[in-house]
Amino acid sequence: MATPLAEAIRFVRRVYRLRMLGLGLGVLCAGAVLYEQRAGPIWWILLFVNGYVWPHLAYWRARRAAAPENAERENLVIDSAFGGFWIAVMAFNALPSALYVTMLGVDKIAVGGPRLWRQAVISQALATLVTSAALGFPFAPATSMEVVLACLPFMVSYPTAIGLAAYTLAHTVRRQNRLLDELNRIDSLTGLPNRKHWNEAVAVELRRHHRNGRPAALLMLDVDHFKLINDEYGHAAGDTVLRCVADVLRRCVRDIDTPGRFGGDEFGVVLAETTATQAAEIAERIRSLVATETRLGNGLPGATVSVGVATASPVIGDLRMWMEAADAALYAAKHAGRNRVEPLPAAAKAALAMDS
Ligand SMILES: Nc1nc2c(ncn2[C@@H]2O[C@H](COP(=O)(O)OP(=O)(O)OP(=O)(O)O)[C@@H](O)[C@H]2O)c(=O)[nH]1
Repeated sequence: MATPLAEAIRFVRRVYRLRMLGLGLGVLCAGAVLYEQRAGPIWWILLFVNGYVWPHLAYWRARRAAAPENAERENLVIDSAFGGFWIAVMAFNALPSALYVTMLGVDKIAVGGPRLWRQAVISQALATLVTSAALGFPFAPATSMEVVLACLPFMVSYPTAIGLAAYTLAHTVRRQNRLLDELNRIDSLTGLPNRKHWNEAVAVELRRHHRNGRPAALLMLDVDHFKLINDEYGHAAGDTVLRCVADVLRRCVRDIDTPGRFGGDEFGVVLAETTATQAAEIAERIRSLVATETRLGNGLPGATVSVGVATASPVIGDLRMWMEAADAALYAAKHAGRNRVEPLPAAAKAALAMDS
């Protein structure tokens, strides 16, 4: 994901392009009115500076700022003040004035929302008032056909550009939300689904079993004496072991199965379309592969896992019961000496049947 500074610079660049287009074409509107007013060179110089120099100055100012996005918002408010200035200079010529008010309002809403729009409207109104007062409140609202024609490129192109900018912003937000959603579902150390996401997969599988009676199994794994590994070889070595277990899980299961990191050194796998015998075989493959892959001399501390297996059945009414059953099987594996696979003990099975 892009850093906040990179995002801010992208925002500044987007506004820079929008400003060059808007002011570049806006010059035609004000220029046509100045031409009709037979305005002196000072007004033409001001118009040229505002239209063709200010966009680059604004970009430079925002790029150099410690907080580019804030500086760009200030630039946008300054844009509106300039617009207000020209509305007064044009003696409120109806069409270009209305265009300036509309376009300089809509672009603020598109890139900064109602708050930026309010600030922009205030700065524009103040600039109009002060300039008009300084010029003696000139008022000539009639718009000639020449001015209408000069306004057309601005009128047609700028709303399209604003629409595109708004779409790009919305698209970026959607993409970032998707990414955030993904990150919320993945365990950052192992890349496996995290507990919340994995629970959802287990619940889906259990519902499928209840619906159509298809077999399904749950494996619960725990790294043996993981605390000792951490203590003896360091946390980084512990992390490598966890990543290795995750890798083994990915290699040992099919696309329809879902491995996940349950938390700490605990992992789970939900196996679709899998009987108790098949689940025990898969669990054994995982157990044996973890021992081989992490054995001493492989650059790893040497780790083993204990695995509990619990198949779905009508007596397992919900997710919690299935997890507890797999956990009871895991406990049995730990109790029986670790580095082994155990099914749900008969006593626990009987207790489940009584509970249901
Ligand atoms: N390296 C590393 N250690 C972790 C992580 N998350 C949890 N742990 C450690 O994992 C250890 C889990 O230890 P315990 O739950 O006591 O279990 P154990 O030592 O594996 O003992 P048994 O399960 O009885 O074999 C704790 O010391 C945690 O600090 C992690 O992301 N990375």
